[in-house]
Amino acid sequence: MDKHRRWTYSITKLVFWATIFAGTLLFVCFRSSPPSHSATMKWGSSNNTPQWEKRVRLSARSRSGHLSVLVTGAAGFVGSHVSAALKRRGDGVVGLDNFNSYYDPSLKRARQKLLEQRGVFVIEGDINDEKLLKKLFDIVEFTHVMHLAAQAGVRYAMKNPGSYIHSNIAGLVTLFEACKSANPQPSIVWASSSSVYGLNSKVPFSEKDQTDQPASLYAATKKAGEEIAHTYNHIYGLSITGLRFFTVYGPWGRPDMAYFFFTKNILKGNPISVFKGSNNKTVARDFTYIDDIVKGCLGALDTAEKSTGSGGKKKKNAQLRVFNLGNTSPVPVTKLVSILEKLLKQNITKSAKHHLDVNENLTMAHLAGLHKNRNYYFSAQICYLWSLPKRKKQCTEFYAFWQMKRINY
Ligand SMILES: O=C(O)[C@H]1O[C@H](OP(=O)(O)OP(=O)(O)OC[C@H]2O[C@@H](n3ccc(=O)[nH]c3=O)[C@H](O)[C@@H]2O)[C@H](O)[C@@H](O)[C@@H]1O
Repeated sequence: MDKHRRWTYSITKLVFWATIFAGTLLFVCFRSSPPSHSATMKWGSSNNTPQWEKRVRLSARSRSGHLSVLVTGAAGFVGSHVSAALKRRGDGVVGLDNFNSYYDPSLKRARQKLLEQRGVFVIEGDINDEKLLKKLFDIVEFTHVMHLAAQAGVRYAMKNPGSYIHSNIAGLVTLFEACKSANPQPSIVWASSSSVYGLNSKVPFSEKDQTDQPASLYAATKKAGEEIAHTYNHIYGLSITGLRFFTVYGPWGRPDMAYFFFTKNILKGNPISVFKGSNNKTVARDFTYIDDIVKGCLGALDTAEKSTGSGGKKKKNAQLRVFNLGNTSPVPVTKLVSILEKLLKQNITKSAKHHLDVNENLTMAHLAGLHKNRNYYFSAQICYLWSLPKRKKQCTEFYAFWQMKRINY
């Protein structure tokens, strides 16, 4: 009897500790798994249906002689403008976006809604999802890929370095792999960045300049992307064009960019800080209006030669290009601030002025008018509306109105 009781006791103890161990293991696994994009899961489970495929095909359908383009990052700032422009001129467009929460995803959803009204299907999925990419290339013979999905932002790289590796390096490689294996191979145009010029001091920046001094991890991942592009072009014959964007601004812009949060802070009476560069000079940027970027993207797609590979080998050398998409006259950030001050003057409060960390001696007169001032005004309006949650609906309508009226590439 005693023996039996001891045996039962041992089994119970074993079961107890095994349960504790399994529970702990599950808990640890659950806690330490990398944040997954719900988007990717969604595609795999319920959206991969005949209806889904039909939507993809319909969205990719182009007028005869036009392009069929997969746009990654389609719910992003540049991606949504480019997708709309392509669709408008008769190209087939399928969008892909992971709707991550780097900034308010409802802004991305609002862009998606507008695109869907124009017949562009934006799939919720990640560029690291090999299966999804393969599926898309199986369903559609894309002539081109406009690759705009990326982890953007220069300063956020210090907070979340892994996200830059995930999107700008791993994601780029996964996409290139899918393109190289596709039959026929598409031509690729993708977003690099002016940040690759890093610590270079010679201006204006030229594509011929050496770019080996990145000043941020973001810049380093974009530079790495350019080298990776070279490799895929060299080995597999992919036709690849890299576009170095210079601080793009405009309606539907990214809230993490300076013109957005400067406006928000000025309106709220909060302080803003303007960074200083070398020699204690205010930093300057080639602010580039979104319409010009869209023209550059479309021009790059239209002039891209075909890829030359198939079955993992190239038949002959393929095109490899890099272009700056910017201006040659950097604008000091203090000038941006003065324009915002001027445009927002009815809203600006004394305290905000006191807090402004800009050079007080700056003569406003010679700073008059950034290229296309009016658009800063719109951006300021958008920012203001967006900053008030209860007015989000109105904000979306404002966006929609703006989009309908203004964009005509
Ligand atoms: O085109 C590019 O290469 C890059 O442009 C922007 O990066 P950035 O130029 O730093 O844009 P903003 O964050 O809007 O900053 C604009 C300027 O304001 C300055 N700034 C920013 C924030 C701040 O608090 N104070 C300040 O002076 C920045 O140093 C920069 O000179 C984008 O965020 C990048 O994703 C993009 O690749």
